[in-house]
Amino acid sequence: MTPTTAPTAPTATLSRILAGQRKPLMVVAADCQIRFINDAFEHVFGLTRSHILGQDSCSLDAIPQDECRHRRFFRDLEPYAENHLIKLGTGESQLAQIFGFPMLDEDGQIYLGEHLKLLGSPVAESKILGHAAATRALLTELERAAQTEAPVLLHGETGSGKELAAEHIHQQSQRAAGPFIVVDCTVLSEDLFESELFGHAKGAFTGAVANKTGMFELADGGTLFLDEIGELPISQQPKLLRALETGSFRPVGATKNRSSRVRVVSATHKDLAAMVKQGTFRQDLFYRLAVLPIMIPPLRSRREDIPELAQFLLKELSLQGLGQPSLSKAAVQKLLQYDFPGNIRELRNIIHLAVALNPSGEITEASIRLPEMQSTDAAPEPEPAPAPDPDPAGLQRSVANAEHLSPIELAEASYIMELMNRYHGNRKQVAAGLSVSERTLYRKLKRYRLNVHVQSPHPSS
Ligand SMILES: Nc1ncnc2c1ncn2[C@@H]1O[C@H](COP(=O)(O)OP(=O)(O)OP(=O)(O)O)[C@@H](O)[C@H]1O
Repeated sequence: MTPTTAPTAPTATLSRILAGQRKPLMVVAADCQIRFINDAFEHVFGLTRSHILGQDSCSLDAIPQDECRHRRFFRDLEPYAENHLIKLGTGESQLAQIFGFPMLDEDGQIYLGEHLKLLGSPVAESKILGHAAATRALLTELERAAQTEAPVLLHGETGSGKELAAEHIHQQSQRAAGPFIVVDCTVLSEDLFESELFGHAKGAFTGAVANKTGMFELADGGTLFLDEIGELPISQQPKLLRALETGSFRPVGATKNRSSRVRVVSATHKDLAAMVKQGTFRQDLFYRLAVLPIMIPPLRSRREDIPELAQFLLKELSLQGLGQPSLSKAAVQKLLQYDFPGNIRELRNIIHLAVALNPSGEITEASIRLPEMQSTDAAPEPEPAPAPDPDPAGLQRSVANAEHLSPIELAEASYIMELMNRYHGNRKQVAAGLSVSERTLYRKLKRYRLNVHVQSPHPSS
């Protein structure tokens, strides 16, 4: 082990003592530059001395703080014990328990010593792609929200990335090592609400053959994501409010209350404030959920992201073994001119359809099928390929309520049918092909009333 030879590093004797320590250790000088790390630090964090010595120590934090703890330390000289997400050499981040303490070297120079212990598991880099101004502003808002424990209400159009944003808040928060539990309020009927959210005791009702832990409890120490909160029946809203206010709840049929320390993030595409005025959403619950409201911008207001997102989606498909598709310039231009009312999910569906129409080689403008193109004769015929059933009558037969669907919904329903045929109705594979959870697939099949038999998955799956 060779201690650093940087001019302002701790003296050689001190460095030798520190090098022998078995716990990961970092030494920071008063200018907040990293002056020393030991072997254990290199090994555990996957960061080499040549890479980080001399760097700003605050840059190791995955979530930039308003005032980095190192600067605060050199102001107050107070030891500390805190948890922070630290960037690893792999590009991932991981929660670390950090003890900071003052150190004095033989020359009377003050340093900050930090012992670090990794907690939980590594967190992947953000999956939120895009560099448009609106996307960057959104990321800043999400990261600010991640630094607090306040309830967040995400508002945005369908398919704009609300669930991804909720996951991002969780992953960047101090709760990253805890669970992220999704509650889909569209499937929580009045009957199901209490037992799904709060659990039930064995024998509480017919069919309650065993004790069941509710999602509120499953999310203990982590984040509870209430998706489509605007769909929650008003009769159930006081029960949710009570649990949020007190952190305690009683499983159906149980005799004792239980408690859970959850952080709540909810999402809706509806105007909840208007619902409060109409009396269909409780005002007290609204204020409890919307402490930090965040608007997810629609894709049309961050068009610069479209090429990057499209490339990412193509790469995903090639990783699934669907050839090495690429996009022609004209195809990208066509995407850039479209408004995407179904947002990123619609972009995904359009790209999937284009790849299905042209499984190998370059995707041309003609393979990019936009809803308005489908209703005109202007679009050139796509290349012959193993295409989905283009017969509208066939689709009408499969989709029970086709006449009530918008062109976008019809395109999505058509694509789901194509996947159903391709994977012989295997729900898991269809959901993977559509890049949605089985729960979301189930919701879509119900919404489009597709004539295929599916079992309801567990709402949190
Ligand atoms: N910025 C982004 N970068 C990469 N992928 C994204 C981004 N935003 C959304 N997606 C992808 O788009 C799809 C839709 O996102 P998501 O399910 O989070 O939207 P949503 O707003 O929750 O939808 P809904 O309103 O239907 O519940 C997902 O496959 C998601 O991974």
